[in-house]
Formats: sequence, structure tokens, C-alpha cells
Amino acid sequence: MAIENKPGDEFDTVFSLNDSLELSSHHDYEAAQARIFKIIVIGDSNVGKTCLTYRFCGGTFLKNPEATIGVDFRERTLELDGESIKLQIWDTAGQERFRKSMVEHYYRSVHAIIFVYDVTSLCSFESIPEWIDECSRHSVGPLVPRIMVGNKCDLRDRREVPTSAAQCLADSYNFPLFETSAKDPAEKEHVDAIFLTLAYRLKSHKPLRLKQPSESSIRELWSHREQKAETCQC
Ligand SMILES: Nc1nc2c(ncn2[C@@H]2O[C@H](COP(=O)(O)OP(=O)(O)OP(=O)(O)O)[C@@H](O)[C@H]2O)c(=O)[nH]1
Repeated sequence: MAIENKPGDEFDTVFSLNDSLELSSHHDYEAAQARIFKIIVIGDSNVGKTCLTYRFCGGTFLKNPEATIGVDFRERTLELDGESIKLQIWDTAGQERFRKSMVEHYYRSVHAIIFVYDVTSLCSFESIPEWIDECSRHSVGPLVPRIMVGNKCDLRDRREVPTSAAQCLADSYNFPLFETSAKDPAEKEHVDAIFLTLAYRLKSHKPLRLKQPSESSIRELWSHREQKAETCQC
């Protein structure tokens, strides 16, 4: 199993309006070579979705992340058994006020879903069935692979969600369960394993091609973000 960032790859790529044109030529070239899969990361606010995504795409712990507004995109290309697989990861907003108008975009053409809770927050764990229901309401098919992740395992003294309870819930949905920490560098391989598990599942699917988000769709998403940010400067 090899994970490889190609020369010239942004180690941590976040699309923005300013660089979308520049990126598209580079990405068109890569898209011709790599199969692209859209993965969304969802769960309550503050559970560590951004930090997990950043750990996987950027290799480090993101200090002082801001609440996600709408969505952030990051991506990483993996070499699996000689094949390029590009994971396009949608880090979604946990706060209702920052996600409302974006939900349809999250679920459209999704290939895999990561449900995240915080092992130090029972409340975030109890929300998982609601996040799963939201997927069903948006017609995500049963064959879309899903994984459940308990984050912040480094905070051992503050744990509120026992592994046994989490395993029980994951089993009831037939999802794999991972417990990890975006913060603890020793857990880096576990974070990689979450995404690799999905990458291998997706790789064995029929060749699905996801187009890079077009410039107009990125523009639309970012204008939602900006409107939300303006409305929420409170
Ligand atoms: N101790 C510890 N703190 C973490 C970990 N992951 C994230 N955090 C902290 O948890 C807080 C929230 O992290 P984010 O990654 O922004 O959470 P989020 O789920 O993306 O939040 P929203 O964008 O509001 O949906 C930040 O203060 C992080 O530093 C972890 O593994 N361990």
C-alpha cells in the first residue's frame, strides 16, 4: 500500500475563486490520469472534521481552525496498486447556519461519506443517527460506502463515548468504525487508514468519473459562503 503525493501536487489544496482557473489546467491533466472520487465529511460542529481532513491532506495538525462556512475542498492523490486515485474531500460545515443553503451540494454525486463525532462529546455521538437520516433524505444510495469516526482520542481523561457503544452503533448500520485523533502525530497512520479504506472500496467500484467542480459551481458555492459569512458576523 503506497500513498504518494506527486511532484507539483499542492500538498493541501483548497480551491478558491482566485486560483480555480490556474488549478483547472493542472487538474484537467491529472483528471485524465486519476479516477476522482468525492468524499464528504459530516458531523456536529467542533468534532474535528477540518482537522482530520487537514491531517490527511496536509500531514499536520491545523492549529486554530475557524468554523467552516459552507464547505472547504481539499484533495489528495493516492497511488494504489499502480493506479492513481484522487480523493476530493468536502469538509462540510457542522453549524446549521453555515450549511443550510449548501446541503444539496454536499450530497450531489457523492461517492463516500465519513461521519465524525467527538469521543469527548456524547451529544455529538448521539447526533450520528440524525446525520445518517439526513443522507437518506437526500437520496444517498445504500451502496455509497460510509465510515464512522470517533475523533479526539488523545483526550483520554475526557472521554464520554465508550468504544463499545460506538461499535454497537456502527455495527447496527454495518459501517466500519475508526477511533483516532487528528491532533496526536502518532495517530497519523490511523487517519490515513480511514481514507485509504474508502479509497480501496471505491477503487473496486466501476470506474466512476467525477468532473472537477466547474468554475461556475465553485463561484456559486463561494458566493454562498461569502453571503453566509456576512450574515453571520455577529
Ligand atoms: N484534542 C484534540 N482537539 C482536536 C482534535 N481535532 C480537532 N480538535 C480541536 O477541535 C476544535 C474544532 O476542530 P475543527 O476541525 O474546526 O472542527 P469541525 O468539526 O470542522 O467544526 P465546524 O467547522 O464548526 O463544523 C478545534 O479547536 C481543534 O483544535 C483532536 O484530535 N484532538
